[in-house]
Amino acid sequence: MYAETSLFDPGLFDDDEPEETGPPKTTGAAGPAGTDAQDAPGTAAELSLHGVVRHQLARGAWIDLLPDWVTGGDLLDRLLEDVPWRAERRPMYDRVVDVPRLLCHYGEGERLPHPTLEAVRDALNAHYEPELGERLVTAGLCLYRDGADSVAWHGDTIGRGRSTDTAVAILSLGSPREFLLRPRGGSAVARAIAGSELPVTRPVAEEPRPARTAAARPGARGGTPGAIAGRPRTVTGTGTIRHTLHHGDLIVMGGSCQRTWEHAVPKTTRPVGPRVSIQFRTRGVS
Ligand SMILES: O=C(O)CCC(=O)C(=O)O
Ligand SMILES: [Fe+2]
Repeated sequence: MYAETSLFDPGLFDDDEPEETGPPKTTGAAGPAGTDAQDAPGTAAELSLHGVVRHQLARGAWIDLLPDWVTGGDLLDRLLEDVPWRAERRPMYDRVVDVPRLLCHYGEGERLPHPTLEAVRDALNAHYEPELGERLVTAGLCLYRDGADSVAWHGDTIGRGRSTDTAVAILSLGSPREFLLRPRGGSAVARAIAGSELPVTRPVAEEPRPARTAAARPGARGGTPGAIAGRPRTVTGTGTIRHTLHHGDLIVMGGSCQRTWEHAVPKTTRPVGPRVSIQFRTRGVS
């Protein structure tokens, strides 16, 4: 568990709204972080979700966390090479801006770009279908080329996600990036309810780490496992949860999370290599 005092380090709670702007870029030159010599899991049976930990949030939302779930093999390199990444532009106010990340979407029934991702989806369904009553069927892939790529505060509310509880499961590969969650209504609301309605009923703490060390996983992290520069893996305190997603980590947002909370991946000035996020969603949600 992290020390309570660390929750109130003001430096950790800037209202850094990730911006949906940024110059067009090509795939980052920095080498991918987080590959090692083990084989990538090939079947769902090899991907146990034993050890996933649920954290109840306010307003009927929850997140499940499982660090180091899918770490082996050359999955990240293959995705960087093989996925037909697309740049998108999107209207914002009176302008059309570049979406600051590259994207590729796989609809229901479409073959995913790597067999491990099919195994991941099947393992997620084996675990979550009984609870959700439906399957995760689509996969959205995002490539954050460097720290200037980001996703702004949002919920996945396009389609059914606006009115219905759903789950979005995200596998994070490559460089560590912060994943932020806050109650919908903005940081002022988040601050107002922090400590009363409670952003988390049980503080999300640093997850127990498996015995492997950073040294055993070249390039994966370095430094303290589960932390960036001594920072705890997850901090909360003013209503915004800041959770660092590392190579191979799983986060699942469930319950009302898409409707009552927002999430974001902010830009960072730290030098970071590419990160690929794979989001598995149920039918009719994006
Ligand atoms: O990068 C991530 O993990 C989050 C992406 C996301 O929230 C989205 O595409 O809806
Ligand atoms: Fe999202």
